[in-house]
Amino acid sequence: MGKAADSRDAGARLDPVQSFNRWKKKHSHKQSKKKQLRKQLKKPEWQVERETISRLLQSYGKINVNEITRFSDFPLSKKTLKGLQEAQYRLVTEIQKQTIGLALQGKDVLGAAKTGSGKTLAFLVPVLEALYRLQWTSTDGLGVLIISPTRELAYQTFEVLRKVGKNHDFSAGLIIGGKDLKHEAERINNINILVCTPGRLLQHMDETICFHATNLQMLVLDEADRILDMGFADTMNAIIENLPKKRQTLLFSATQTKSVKDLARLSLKNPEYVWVHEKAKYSTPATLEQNYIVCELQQKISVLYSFLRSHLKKKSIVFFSSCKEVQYLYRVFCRLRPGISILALHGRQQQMRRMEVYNEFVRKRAAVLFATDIAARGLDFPAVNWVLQFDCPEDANTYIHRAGRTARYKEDGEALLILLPSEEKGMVQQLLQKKVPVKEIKINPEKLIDVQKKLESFLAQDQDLKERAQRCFVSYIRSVYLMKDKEIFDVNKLPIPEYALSLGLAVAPRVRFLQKMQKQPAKELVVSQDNKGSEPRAPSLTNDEVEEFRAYFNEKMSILQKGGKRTEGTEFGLANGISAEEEEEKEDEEEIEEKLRKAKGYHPDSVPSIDESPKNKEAFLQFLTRDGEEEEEEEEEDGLDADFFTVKRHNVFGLDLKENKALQVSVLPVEGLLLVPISFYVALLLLGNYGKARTRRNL
Ligand SMILES: Nc1ncnc2c1ncn2[C@@H]1O[C@H](COP(=O)(O)OP(=O)(O)OP(=O)(O)O)[C@@H](O)[C@H]1O
Repeated sequence: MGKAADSRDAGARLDPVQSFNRWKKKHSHKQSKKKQLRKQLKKPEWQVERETISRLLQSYGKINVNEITRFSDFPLSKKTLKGLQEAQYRLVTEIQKQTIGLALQGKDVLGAAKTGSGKTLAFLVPVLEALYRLQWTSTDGLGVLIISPTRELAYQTFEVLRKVGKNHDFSAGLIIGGKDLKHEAERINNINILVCTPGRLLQHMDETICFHATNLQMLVLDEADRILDMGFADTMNAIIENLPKKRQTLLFSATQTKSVKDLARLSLKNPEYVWVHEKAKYSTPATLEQNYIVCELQQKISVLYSFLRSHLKKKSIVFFSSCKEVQYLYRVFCRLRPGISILALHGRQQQMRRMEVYNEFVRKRAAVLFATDIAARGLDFPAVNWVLQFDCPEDANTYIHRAGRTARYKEDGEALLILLPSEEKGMVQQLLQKKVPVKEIKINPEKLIDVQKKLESFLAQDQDLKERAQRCFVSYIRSVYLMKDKEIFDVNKLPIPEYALSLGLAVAPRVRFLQKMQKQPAKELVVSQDNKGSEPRAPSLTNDEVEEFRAYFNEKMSILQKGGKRTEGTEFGLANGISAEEEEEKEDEEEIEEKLRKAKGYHPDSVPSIDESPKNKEAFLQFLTRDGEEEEEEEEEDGLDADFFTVKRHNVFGLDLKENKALQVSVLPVEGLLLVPISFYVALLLLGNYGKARTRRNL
């Protein structure tokens, strides 16, 4: 009995299941108590965020620029830092280092730095932080407005914003024009950060009843001077009038111009001026090698073709002065089959096409992009090796921006400027003053492939192409004619018939405004010979007259950009079976004629046609009797690229490679709306083409 009781006691004591269950009960009771206690102690998320924000705010005053090398050295939110890290942005660039702190402190900033130096993040980081600090939500409406001069730049900025801001909760939208204003209007009020072009924004301000910017905290003007140069001065004035006075404004550009200063006066309050490369020896990136060649207008197409043939594995951008040049030469070069894919980007393309081209060129490793100046500013195509300026830029600033599409953020790049003999002196002087180190190089005549005959045969078989060639011709001449700087651009010095021939045109098309100009010299010739015996010279427009034209065109552009209708008087061409482009051409010419008539009192009808003048006939005949061997198109090996470099750099063909001495010594100074709550969803609403908004220079 005693034995049995003992063994029962021991069994009860040692039953492992029972004791485990007992322990488990006790343990889970303890755990749930702990959990409850922790829950009670845990602060709500909003409170934690508030404390973080107040810590950040306290740190703003302690920012020491000299101690900053990484983004994480700035007092930034975890969400922004994570976004930057995920996009592989760790070290700051100079402009970021110098401006982000000031912007965080709430100051207005005017920032200028060389192309490709990282200005986009210099304003996007403060943008994200500004809304984060205020714990902005979609119900707060529009908090930040970022205005870019071109649709492509706006789109690109928006993409960077999406990338670095993806951990934040606010919504971002892209408005760059579209037919369906109503569709955009329904969504615009949910946008916290709006990236846009000025014309479309103003249209919403004018027409979208519920759109307002009363809560706006920050305005960013990217490539500010370009916004003004494109004729958006009135639009900008109107936009700024619609914005609250109490706001922070950031203004960025790669060049400091009068336009930037004007805009700064208009929109900034006691700004901090940050010009990081002010004391730099050169105003262009150190990794950018820059050369120019001088060649006759009629040689330029062959020079370009020869260049492309010897750079088949490179990524290049070629800048032209007008859409119609791009349109024609793009087609012609595709037919010439240089052995590299060619793309075209200009303002007359449908917005969808513009986007496609943009993305295609971003993706390609070797390709050539024919573009107008819509691609000159801000666009960040990766790994561009060459920038060619087929037509002389209107000024040194435009040169800097165009050339800046290569050699971006520590990469190497090369820029080649093609100048006419009449443009060389003035342009090189301007570049010198702007601290741009360009060297003259010569074309290797043995490498020049003459394509004129091929162009002639293309045009003989294709009426549409011929008409494009004619439009290209007129458009180029008009672009020279409208250039402000008459020291560089003199339409009278252009070899008109030779130029027409080089485009494949047997006869130079009639350029009415030119004919009218040419009538004047005849008059002046008599007067001047009688009076002074000085050299006869065709009159060029005075600066005031050119300004008058510009103002007139800007006004017109501004109406178009706001979605204004054409006046009845311009519609006649369509009724006569003239294509829209021809009609525009005619329209432009008529505007110029009208202005000329007013300015100079010309009588257009009595002027002889250019191609009838004896001088032109002679030139035409001379040109035809020249040896014009047509090069056979061969598939060349890529080694040609190196060959071209050798020619250029080592002067192995006994040609001049003279560095501009003066320069060396100089110390002179989608369509549509994209709505993105950054962290959650992407709704891409690509709409149709927004009107015929063009820039004054037919970009
Ligand atoms: N901190 C950084 N670290 C690494 N890459 C950077 C950094 N900042 C910018 N970049 C890269 O440098 C390139 C140029 O930047 P961005 O386009 O902002 O230059 P930008 O100064 O605005 O040029 P532009 O004057 O031509 O508009 C981009 O490819 C960008 O991703």
